Amino acid sequence: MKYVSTRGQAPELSFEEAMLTGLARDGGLYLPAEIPVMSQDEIAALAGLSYEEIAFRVMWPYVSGSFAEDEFKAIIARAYEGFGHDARAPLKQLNENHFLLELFHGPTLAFKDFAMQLIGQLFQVALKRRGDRVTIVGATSGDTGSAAIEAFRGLDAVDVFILYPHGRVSEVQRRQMTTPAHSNVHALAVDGDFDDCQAVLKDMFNDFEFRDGVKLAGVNSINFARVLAQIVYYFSAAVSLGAPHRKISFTVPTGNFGDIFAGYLAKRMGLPIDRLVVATNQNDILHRCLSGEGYFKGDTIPSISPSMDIQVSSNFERALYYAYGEDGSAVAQLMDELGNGGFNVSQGAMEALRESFDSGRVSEDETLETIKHTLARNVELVCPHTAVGIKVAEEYRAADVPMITLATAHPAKFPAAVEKASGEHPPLPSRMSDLYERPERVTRIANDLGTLEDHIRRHIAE
Ligand SMILES: Cc1ncc(COP(=O)(O)O)c(C=O)c1O
Ligand SMILES: N[C@@H](CCOP(=O)(O)O)C(=O)O
Repeated sequence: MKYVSTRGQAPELSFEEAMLTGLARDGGLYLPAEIPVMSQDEIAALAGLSYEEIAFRVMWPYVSGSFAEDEFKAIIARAYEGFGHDARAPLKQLNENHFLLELFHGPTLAFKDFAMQLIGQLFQVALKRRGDRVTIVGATSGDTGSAAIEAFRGLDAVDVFILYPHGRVSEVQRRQMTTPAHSNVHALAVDGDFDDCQAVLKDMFNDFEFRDGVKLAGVNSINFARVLAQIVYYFSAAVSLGAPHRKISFTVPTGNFGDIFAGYLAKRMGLPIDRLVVATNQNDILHRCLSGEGYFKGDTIPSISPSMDIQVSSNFERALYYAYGEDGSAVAQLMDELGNGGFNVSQGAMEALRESFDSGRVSEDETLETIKHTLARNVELVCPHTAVGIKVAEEYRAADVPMITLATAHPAKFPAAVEKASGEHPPLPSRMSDLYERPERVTRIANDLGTLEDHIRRHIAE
């Protein structure tokens, strides 16, 4: 399998090269040159298999030229062995035909662990084989950073620098990033919002002297391997509810569009997904765009679902690539216009997007109400991001098609909002119960490319 850039001007790469490269050298994002398709029989045969077996069958066509079959199976086994639930991604029934897909049983209590634990293993194998080391720099609104640190802490072949917006992540998220004592982990509290962190990260990738000098690698959903790992749970969930013999819809709490884009790929691979519903908080650029108002940046407003406080949704570029008929130059032009504030989507591309995606926006009060009601219905405490998803899913739920809402994080990562809504304090799992006593280590830093690059150069393999 070869990988191509959404902007059409970067070299084609193998899976391993694309994984270690991160952002394409033309500023675009890598995608498989062709989306592999599974037959209805192959999908039906996933029923009853373990999560690991499903993961292998779904991902193998994407990685097969880069890893040996047994090697990849062993990588998958190591990635998910530390999860706190045998099913890895269990389904819980919310009401008659609405289900929650619990994606928070990994080590850092958010869906990011599904991809990051796998990438950690893939990087280790690939770097060992090459005798190489890399500098990972990641931007986070809270969950990607903690998952990346957990996956890469203590590894000799990797330094990991995580940029998070100062004061705009939950206390649990911050402590997950600032308390690991390993010398290869560097938490950087940047003055700005998540969009600033993501923009400066992309600037680092586009500064080739820096990029090549430090051997920059990325573990944001810039990296296609992140998206790939997230395709798996769409299959495992849909099959357990009767796919491919019936259609299933998904609602996805959305910020950077990586998770829902994985659902789009699952659909293109043959999974009978009816609707993919984008659920946003008050940072609603995607909802505005899918409602026909164009893709125009607004100011990022802090919310009680901080991981989705995003106005420039990196992976939307990948959806636009397909909506514009895989025309890299059209995508490159749109991204130039985004640099000046935004762009209108052509009628043909809007129709293509609407074939798969619906959307909804949820206010802060509605998020709190949904947390309260979900608990009152004896279901469970949900995190604010999941509540955003549940609220939108209820609008789109159809009588004849089961709806699955992705429960993207554990409520204990956002105790203040959850307690305000429900009156209940969500406890951290016992293995994390001393999180508040562990010493923190963090550098407060300006949102400035030169300052950040200088800091990273000075702190590599200290
Ligand atoms: C808990 C949680 N929910 C939802 C999202 C949104 O996911 P995505 O950025 O893939 O759209 C994030 C951030 O990625 C998150 O951390
Ligand atoms: N919500 C994310 C934002 C980064 O998204 P990514 O999927 O590109 O890593 C976070 O929690 O950091």
